[in-house]
Amino acid sequence: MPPSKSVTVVGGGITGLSAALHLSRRLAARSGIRINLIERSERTGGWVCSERVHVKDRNGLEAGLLLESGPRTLRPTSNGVLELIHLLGLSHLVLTVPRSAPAARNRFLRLPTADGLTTIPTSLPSLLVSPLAKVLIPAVSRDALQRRGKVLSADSLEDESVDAFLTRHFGTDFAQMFGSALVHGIYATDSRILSMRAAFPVLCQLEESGSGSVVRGAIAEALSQKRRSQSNVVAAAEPYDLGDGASLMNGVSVYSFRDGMQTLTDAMTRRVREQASVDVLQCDGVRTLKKVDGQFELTTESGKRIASTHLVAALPLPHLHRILEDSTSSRSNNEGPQHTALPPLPHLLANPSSSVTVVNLVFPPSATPIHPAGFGYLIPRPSATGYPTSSLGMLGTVFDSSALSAQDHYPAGNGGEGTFTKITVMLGGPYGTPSPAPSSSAFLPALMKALEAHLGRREPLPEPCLVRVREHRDCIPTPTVGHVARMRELAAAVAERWGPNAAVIGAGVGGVSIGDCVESGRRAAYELSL
Ligand SMILES: C=Cc1c2[nH]c(c1C)Cc1[nH]c(c(CCC(=O)O)c1C)Cc1[nH]c(c(C)c1CCC(=O)O)Cc1[nH]c(c(C)c1C=C)C2
Repeated sequence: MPPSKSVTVVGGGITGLSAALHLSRRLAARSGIRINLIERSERTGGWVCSERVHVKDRNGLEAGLLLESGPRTLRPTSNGVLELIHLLGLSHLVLTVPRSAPAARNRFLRLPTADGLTTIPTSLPSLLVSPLAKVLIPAVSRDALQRRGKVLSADSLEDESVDAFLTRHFGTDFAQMFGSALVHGIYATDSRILSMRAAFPVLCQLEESGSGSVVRGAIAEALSQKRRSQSNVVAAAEPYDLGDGASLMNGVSVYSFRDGMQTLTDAMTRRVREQASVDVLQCDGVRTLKKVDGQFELTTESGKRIASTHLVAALPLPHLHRILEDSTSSRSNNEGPQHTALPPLPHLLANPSSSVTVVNLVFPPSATPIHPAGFGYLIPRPSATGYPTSSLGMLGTVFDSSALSAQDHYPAGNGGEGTFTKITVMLGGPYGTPSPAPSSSAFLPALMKALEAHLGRREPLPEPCLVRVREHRDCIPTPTVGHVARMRELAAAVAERWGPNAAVIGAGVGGVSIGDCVESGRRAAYELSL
C-alpha cells in the first residue's frame, strides 16, 4: 500500500507559514493528510519583529511605543496579504496611511552636494522648482526621445544590472542618485549587481511596450488603463478570498497593524497551530534531507526523523545547500539502497545576501520638530566607484512617527505634553559592518553627528531616551544579474531530480517583499500535486 500523503514544510518564516496555512486550508476536507512545519529558531515569522517598549522622558511623560526592526509596512497591492487579513480576522487591527498623508507624499534624498535633505518632487510644479530638475528633466527627455534600441524582452531571459538599465535609459547621474538610493531602500544592496529582470520586471515590460523607452511605455500604459476603465472592462474573476479587504484599502498608500507587523505573523502561526492536521516543530533545525523508500526523510538537530511524501523547502537557499551537503556526507547513506542522498540542486549559492544594522531611536517631545513630516530619506551610493569601508555606512532613515502614530500608546489625559519622535536608521548592506562598530561607545555620537548633518540642524539633537540596535545577518537575498534564468534552471532541476512532490520557494527564489513571500507559499500550497 502506498504511504498516506503528508507534507513537510521546512522554514517558519513568512513563506513557510503561508505554505502551511494554505496547505491546511486546501486539505481541510481530506482527512488523514498531515502537515509538518519545521523552524529552527524559537520564533516564527522570520525577520518580522515588532516590540512595544515603555519610555519615559525627563519630565515624567510616559508612553508605550511600537518599534519595528524588520519590515514595517505593507502595500495594499498584495492580494495574498489582504486575503490573510480576511481569513485571520485582522481587519479591525489594520492601521492605514492615506495616499494624501505627508508620510506617503514627502520623500527625501540625502545628497552629498546639498545641505540637509532634498525633497523628491512628486508633481510637475514641484519638479520645476526642484534642485533635482537638472537631473530629472534631462533624464526623462533622454529616455522619451530614445530611438528603438536594446530591449530586455519578456521572451528572452537576457538581463543586466539595475544600474546599467537605468544608465542606458536615464543617464549616469539619475542611475547613481535615484537608482542606487531606491535599491538601498528595498534590497540594501549595490544597484550595480542587482538583476533588473528580477527586481523591477515592470520596468522591463514598459521598455518593451514603449519600443525601447520606459517613459513612452508608461504613457501608453496609463492611456490604455484609462481606456479600459472608460469602457468598463471588468478584470478577470479574482481567486482570492478577500472579504472586505479590498475596500479597506481605498486611497491607502501603505498599512500595518495596531501592534505592528508581527500581528500578521503571530496570527498566521496561531492559525497553523490550531489545525489538527498540522504539527509545528520549533527550535529544531534540519540536519539531513534524504529519499528513503521513495519518501522524503529529514533528520533534525535533536535527532528526530520525519518522513513525508511531499516537501516544501522555504528556507534561505544557502541553508538548503548546507543541508544537502551534510546529507551527502552523512553516514546514514550507507544504510541500504533505499536510502539515497537527494540529488544536488544548481545555483543555491549563486546570490549573496545583505546584512542590515537597524537602529531605532526615540527622542523626547521637543519644541522644534526633529525631522520634516514624511516617509524618511534614502542615501545614494556615495561615488561612482563604490562603497568606502570603514564608514558608518548609512543607507537611509525612516521617520516612523510620521506614518503610523496610532501604534503608540499614551496615557489618557496626555494633553499638551507633546509626543515622542521615533526614527529608524538603516546601515550596512554594501558598506559591510558599520564603523565605529555598533557595540562601541563611539557609535552613537558618530550616528548623532551624521543625523544632525542630514537633518540640516544647527543645534545638536536632543539625547535620545531609547536606542535599540538590531543586526540582521543576511536578511535580504540579492538577486544578481541572471537570477531569473538561474531560478528557471533550479525549478527544472527540482522537478526533474526531486520529482513533482517537491518545491523550493521563498525570498531567495522569488521576490523579497512580504507580499511576494506570502504569494510564493500560497502558490506552492495549491500547485503541489497532492
Ligand atoms: C531591515 C531593512 C529592510 C530594508 N529593506 C527591506 C527591509 C526589511 C525590505 C523592503 N523594503 C521595502 C520593500 C519593498 C516593499 C514592497 O514593494 O512591497 C522591501 C521588500 C521598501 C521600504 N523601504 C523602507 C521602508 C519603510 C519600506 C516600506 C516597506 C517596509 O516597511 O519595509 C526603508 C528602508 N528599508 C531599508 C533601508 C536601507 C531603508 C531606508 C530608509 C532596507
